[in-house]
Amino acid sequence: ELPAGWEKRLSRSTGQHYYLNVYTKESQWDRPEKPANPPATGNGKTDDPEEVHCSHILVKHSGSRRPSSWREQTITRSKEEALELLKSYREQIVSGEATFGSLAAKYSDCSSAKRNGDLGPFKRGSMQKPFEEAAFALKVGELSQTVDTDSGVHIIYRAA
Ligand SMILES: N=C(N)NCCC[C@H](NC(=O)[C@@H]1CCC/C1=C\[C@H](COP(=O)(O)O)NC(=O)[C@@H](N)Cc1ccccc1)C(N)=O
Repeated sequence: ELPAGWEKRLSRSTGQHYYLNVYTKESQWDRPEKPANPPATGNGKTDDPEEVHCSHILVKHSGSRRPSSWREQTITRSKEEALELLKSYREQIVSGEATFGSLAAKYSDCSSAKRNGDLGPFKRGSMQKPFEEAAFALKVGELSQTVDTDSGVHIIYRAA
């Protein structure tokens, strides 16, 4: 199809078709070409979003850098136990048995639990690397597998 604004017209005097840009009123005989697709971002990767808006559920364990949270003064569960819990939360979310936000509010060992797990929008460079890599790899509306950081183990939902 034609680029935005361009229309094909018939010249009464010559009986030839010409092209009119109804925005700029310019006209030409040759068919206007659609602009080439915008170049991918310089790093050659698919265009990386500037920032992402995610929620997460954090389950801390005895190896967490700060084994304490609003939920539990001293967190002693093992990392294996934390992963089991997260996997069961993930299954409940995927099956529709529970919503991400309701499980985050009840079980997340992060203060974002008070906001149903919502972290707000963030750019690269603010979260721990494993968390950032997982979050920026998600499509909008996607739920991550379990993610390991010094804080504990997480599942991440990308809202935007
Ligand atoms: N919006 C930001 N930029 N806030 C700074 C993030 C700092 C960053 N945090 C992390 O990477 C992990 C992943 C997500 C949460 C998190 C850890 C901890 C819990 O773990 P702990 O530190 O006890 O080990 N929760 C937080 O930080 C909370 N302020 C996140 C938050 C809570 C409410 C509203 C917005 C954000 C880091 N570089 O440590």
